[in-house]
Amino acid sequence: MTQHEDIDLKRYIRNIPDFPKPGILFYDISTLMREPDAWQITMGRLARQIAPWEPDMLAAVESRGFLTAAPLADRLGCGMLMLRKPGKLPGATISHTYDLEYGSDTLQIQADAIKPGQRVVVMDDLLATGGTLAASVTLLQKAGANVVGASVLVELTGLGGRAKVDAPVKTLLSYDE
Ligand SMILES: O=P(O)(O)OC[C@H]1O[C@H](OP(=O)(O)OP(=O)(O)O)[C@H](O)[C@@H]1O
Ligand SMILES: Nc1ncnc2[nH]cnc12
Repeated sequence: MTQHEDIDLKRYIRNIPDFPKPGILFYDISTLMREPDAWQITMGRLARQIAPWEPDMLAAVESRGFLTAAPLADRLGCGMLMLRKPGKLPGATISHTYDLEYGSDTLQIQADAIKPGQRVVVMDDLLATGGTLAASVTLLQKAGANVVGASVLVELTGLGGRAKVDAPVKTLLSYDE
């Protein structure tokens, strides 16, 4: 459907200045998710972006990474796992602490989440400083994954975050302002 293929998804992403801290321009995907056609097109584009990596598993970064990874695992017929903030995952976990554009945080994975050598694609909504994706890749590698790629909806290219990520990064929407 040509009309769908041409749609500019940036029109659906709202910018909110000074959230959650002064000086941060927040890229809000809530307004994209509210539009069923635009959200479906987004999922289709993400599926085409990820499929060539032939993942066994998608690794979803809490919390907004969950929003795209769950429907994509269903579409691609692969498994998914969660990279969560501390204290949320039961059983043995592995942790990694990292810097954010606005603070710092820790992510955990279940120690038995990955079978050795499984092909894993990390998914998040947005790449800013790259701290989160870099930490995610490190965690997954520690857990035995072959991290074949990282997929985000939005990349803030001016922050140079992709250089920190030890995996190929694919993005649907880039912003350089
Ligand atoms: O590239 P970085 O500078 O690391 O920033 C990107 C991360 O920041 C946001 O998550 P946030 O920690 O705000 O958590 P949330 O998804 O639970 O809102 C976003 O969803 C990414 O995970
Ligand atoms: N500017 C931003 N907008 C939305 N999510 C973010 N996560 C980190 N930086 C962000």
